[in-house]
Amino acid sequence: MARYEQVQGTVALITLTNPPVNALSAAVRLGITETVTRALRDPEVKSMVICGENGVFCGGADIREFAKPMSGPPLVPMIAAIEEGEKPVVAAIEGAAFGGGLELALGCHYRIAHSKARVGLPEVTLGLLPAAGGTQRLPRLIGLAPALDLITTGRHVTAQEALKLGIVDQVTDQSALDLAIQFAQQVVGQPLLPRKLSTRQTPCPPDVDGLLEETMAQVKQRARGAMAPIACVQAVRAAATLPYQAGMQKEQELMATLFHSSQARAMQYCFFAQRAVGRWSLSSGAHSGNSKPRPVSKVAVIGLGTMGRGITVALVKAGMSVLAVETNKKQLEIGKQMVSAMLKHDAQKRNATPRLDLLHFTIDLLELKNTDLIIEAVFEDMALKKQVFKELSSVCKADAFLCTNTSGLDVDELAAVTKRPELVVGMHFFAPAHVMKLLEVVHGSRSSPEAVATAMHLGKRLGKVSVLVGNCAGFVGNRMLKPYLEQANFLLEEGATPELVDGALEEFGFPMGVFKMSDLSGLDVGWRIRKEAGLTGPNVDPRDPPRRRQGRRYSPLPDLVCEQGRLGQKNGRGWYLYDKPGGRVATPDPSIHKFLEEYRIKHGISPRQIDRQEVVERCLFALINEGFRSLDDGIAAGPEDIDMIYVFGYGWPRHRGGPMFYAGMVGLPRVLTRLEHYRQAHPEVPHLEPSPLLRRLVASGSPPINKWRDFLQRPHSQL
Ligand SMILES: CC(C)(COP(=O)(O)OP(=O)(O)OC[C@H]1O[C@@H](n2cnc3c(N)ncnc32)[C@H](O)[C@@H]1OP(=O)(O)O)[C@@H](O)C(=O)NCCC(=O)NCCSC(=O)/C=C/CCCCCCCCCCCCC(=O)O
Repeated sequence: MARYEQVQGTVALITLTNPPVNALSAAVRLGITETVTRALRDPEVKSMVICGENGVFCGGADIREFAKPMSGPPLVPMIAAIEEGEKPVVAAIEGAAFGGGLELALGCHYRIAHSKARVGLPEVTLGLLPAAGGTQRLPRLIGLAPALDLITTGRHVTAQEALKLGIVDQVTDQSALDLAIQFAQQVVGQPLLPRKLSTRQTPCPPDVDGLLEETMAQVKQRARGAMAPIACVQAVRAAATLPYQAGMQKEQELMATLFHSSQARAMQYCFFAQRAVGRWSLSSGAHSGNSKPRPVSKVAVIGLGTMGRGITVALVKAGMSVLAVETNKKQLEIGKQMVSAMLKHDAQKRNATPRLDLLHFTIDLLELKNTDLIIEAVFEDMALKKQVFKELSSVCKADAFLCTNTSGLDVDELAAVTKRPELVVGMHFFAPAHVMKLLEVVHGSRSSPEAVATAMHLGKRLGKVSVLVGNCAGFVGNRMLKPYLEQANFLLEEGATPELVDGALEEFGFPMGVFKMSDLSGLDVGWRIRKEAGLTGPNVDPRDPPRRRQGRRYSPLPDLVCEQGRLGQKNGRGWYLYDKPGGRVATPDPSIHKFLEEYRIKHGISPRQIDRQEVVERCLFALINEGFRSLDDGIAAGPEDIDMIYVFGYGWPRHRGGPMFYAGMVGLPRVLTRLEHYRQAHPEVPHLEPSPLLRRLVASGSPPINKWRDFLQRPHSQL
């Protein structure tokens, strides 16, 4: 798995050959070990170049091997042998040098990169740390502060930034390999010792302890319970405070703890799940491998409200020309100002020029006649959306795709008003649409494979993780959110406060708890949906008692909060108080506590002590239970789809793998037992009734998550 050639007479060229990313599998490590030994022994060879096949240097250690017993030569001594050898070794970095790939390059004496290459140590995103010497060599090469940044965030660095930081010695627009071979010949005879990073001292600022403490505090806050970033700081600290060998020892000790942790398993599961959700399939037999997306060059966005603006910005940032449509000149002007400002702000942050030239604005729907794909992003109202779709169906060219940005409305109902239901799909963007990574692509019952492929491909062009889901109220993400929100409200009725519930969920790892999230989204959004559903407002069945609706327990608390004019962050008052309208700093509000007390008295509820475990179990197990139902109904194709929706769309902590993975980690029998317990305590809450799929899985011995598909009531998803 490593090819050996002798080029230019004296240069040994070692090529890693493990497509697609030349991961350092046991066979590759063996190949490198053997070829380096051969080159060191061959008197004709004066220097070496290491490169990767197919324009990629190396994607790092082979992540698939982490779940198996270790075999083959370990990385640390392999890299040490390269560094310690007395012949100069040059890494020719094309494509990517990530993780163990960059650590291999750091063991080489010189690094030449192609201008389009990227480097980084992303191990932290896999629940690990760079344990092939990366935590010790990188700080010695670029200094303590930049190394802490790169290692604790795992961020990818462009070749240009790598050059500035001193990670690479030269960058070229031509062939990095050719330059490396030339370079390898030139450096023969030059002193090697200064190029051996293990012999250097880490460049540190005067107040090392201060920097390390400050970094640790920031990292702990950002980590939300993840262990790896903290271990990364501890390992890099060793590079600043200990001799190299002692630092290596520390690196290994910290890695040993992380390597077998459930967090590492969860994050590595996420790595593969993220890639797996891109491989969609339909029950018709169409799948991502046999359904081609149609090229899309002209895109239009209808409606420049919050969602439409974000979608427009996302499209322009992806280099696409966008026609943005509003109903009147005033709205159009406001939208234009906002979109331009957002693009300028974004470009400023990236030190780039905003592509305002890609933007076109109109109030004339007839201008859509040449557009390939239209994303409707008007207000979430079925009657309005139907009217827009009817108009689009008549003005757009016959083969244009019509997509609706909706968070839960029936895509089939919309498709039915058009003359081309097969070209209609849902695209559920998440706010802010130019920032959030998730896109739910909704397959209507008549959507063609080409329409699905095109929407999925467009999502990828926008840099989104696109997940194909079936058409039902709320699709996958919002459908599962309903029982979660419901449980949170019930907990308030029973004695909890918003800050108790949010505190438990934040301690679990969510960036914000359910009540802070509701305040952020705007409390009137759910209020309107509940009114439309006849759960509150004039359409409520007058025979329903105050805390029952449509035959089940209902909490009117959120409606009552809205009736008090508390709409969330936007007007500075919601479940919390905010410093100002639009402010983000939430403080507990005594008047909410008083309101809850009065509510309980009014409804004869004796408040009880509620602990954090109950909050987590009631909210999250109810959500997970609905996940099992979505799987069994065929609305979600697999547990990975649900998990990626929650990780990328709802802030589920990545180190817990997503709700379905978490259920497996907790143990399906425990999830079932706790749901049964809560169902018994709250017989009037059907969402707590354990789903038949969960029961079947437990009855079958709780198989691992990759076997759950075999237990679905439908052999193929309904998609
Ligand atoms: C940017 C990429 C490289 C390429 O991106 P792209 O072109 O878009 O392609 P992808 O779709 O992402 O990938 C294509 C397929 O390749 C698969 N892939 C990618 N990378 C890897 C990999 N590193 N390993 C395996 N497979 C990989 C990917 O899944 C795709 O296949 P499929 O479609 O899913 O089938 C991009 O791929 C990328 O970013 N890759 C990952 C980069 C990364 O994170 N690298 C870091 C890896 S971890 C690492 O390097 C760690 C090094 C430290 C040394 C560890 C040594 C182990 C020591 C053990 C010590 C244990 C102590 C125990 C003690 C005791 O037991 O007592």
